[in-house]
Amino acid sequence: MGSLTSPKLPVIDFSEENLKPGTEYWSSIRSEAVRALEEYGCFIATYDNKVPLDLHNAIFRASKELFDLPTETKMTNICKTPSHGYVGQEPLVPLYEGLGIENATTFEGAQKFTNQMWPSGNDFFCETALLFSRLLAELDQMVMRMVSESYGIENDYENLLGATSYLLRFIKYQGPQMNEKKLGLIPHTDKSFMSILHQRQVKGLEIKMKEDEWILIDPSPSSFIVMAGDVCMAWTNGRIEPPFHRVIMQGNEERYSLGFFTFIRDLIVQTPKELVDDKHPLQYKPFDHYKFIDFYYTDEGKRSKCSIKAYCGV
Ligand SMILES: O=C(O)CCC(=O)C(=O)O
Ligand SMILES: [Fe+2]
Repeated sequence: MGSLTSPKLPVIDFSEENLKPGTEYWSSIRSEAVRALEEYGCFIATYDNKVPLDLHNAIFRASKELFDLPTETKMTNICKTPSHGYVGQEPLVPLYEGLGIENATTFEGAQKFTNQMWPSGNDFFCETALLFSRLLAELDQMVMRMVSESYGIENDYENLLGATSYLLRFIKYQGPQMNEKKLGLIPHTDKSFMSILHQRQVKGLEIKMKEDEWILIDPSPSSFIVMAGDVCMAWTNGRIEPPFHRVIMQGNEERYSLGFFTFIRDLIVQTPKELVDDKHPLQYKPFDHYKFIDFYYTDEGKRSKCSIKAYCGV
């Protein structure tokens, strides 16, 4: 297993109170973050001053309360977009179970989901999910502001930001109950614009490096994995590529994780003209993010090696 220990992903500190646009400190973190995204498609952000240990514990307590509900209740989490609502007992990934809160940074979004799961209410769940989502949205926006500044496409990003919707997914994997390793989630790149992953105690998440090496990401309450999705690759004209990642389960212990995803709604995603020139010809035609997700879940989309290229590659 030695090959799983190195290389390591960059760890970048987003927890400082004085991380403010326009400061020298901001510029130095910006170079680290953009370099990491260009090299690995992801990095580990420490963010424990915004999400302290109590909130880490609370969000996973909320997650356990959610998964402890009867399956029939969880199955009422239905979304128009494939895989944004309840997913469970899938033959391809039998250990995986997940639920999603759409518009998770709005009170309406958090409350609608909470009332569906707990008709008599669950203020603890609703407040925790909302607070957690809003803090992760801040982290996402800092990172994307850095990317857009570094490429000189701030105005373009402002437009996308206005059209961003946030999905918070609660994820649980059963232990395979044996020592043999079992796939918890198949290798994939995210169909999101950006993703932030968070895990608790039990290992399992692995990210593929350019050298085809899988590295295991240690869980830590202060660590958040910031990861580009397919749509970020199209937007940046291929400068930032989404990394393949997977979950491998072993033993009896169940694993809880969280995924916070951004999607662009009701706005055509288009590569900014600043990122297109003779050396960097346009790689992706303008497209609708949610139509791309629908395409991904068709037979053709599932079969293609790179679904975003198959969908809107030039
Ligand atoms: O459970 C994890 O750590 C990864 C989840 C993931 O990759 C996803 O939901 O897209
Ligand atoms: Fe993923």
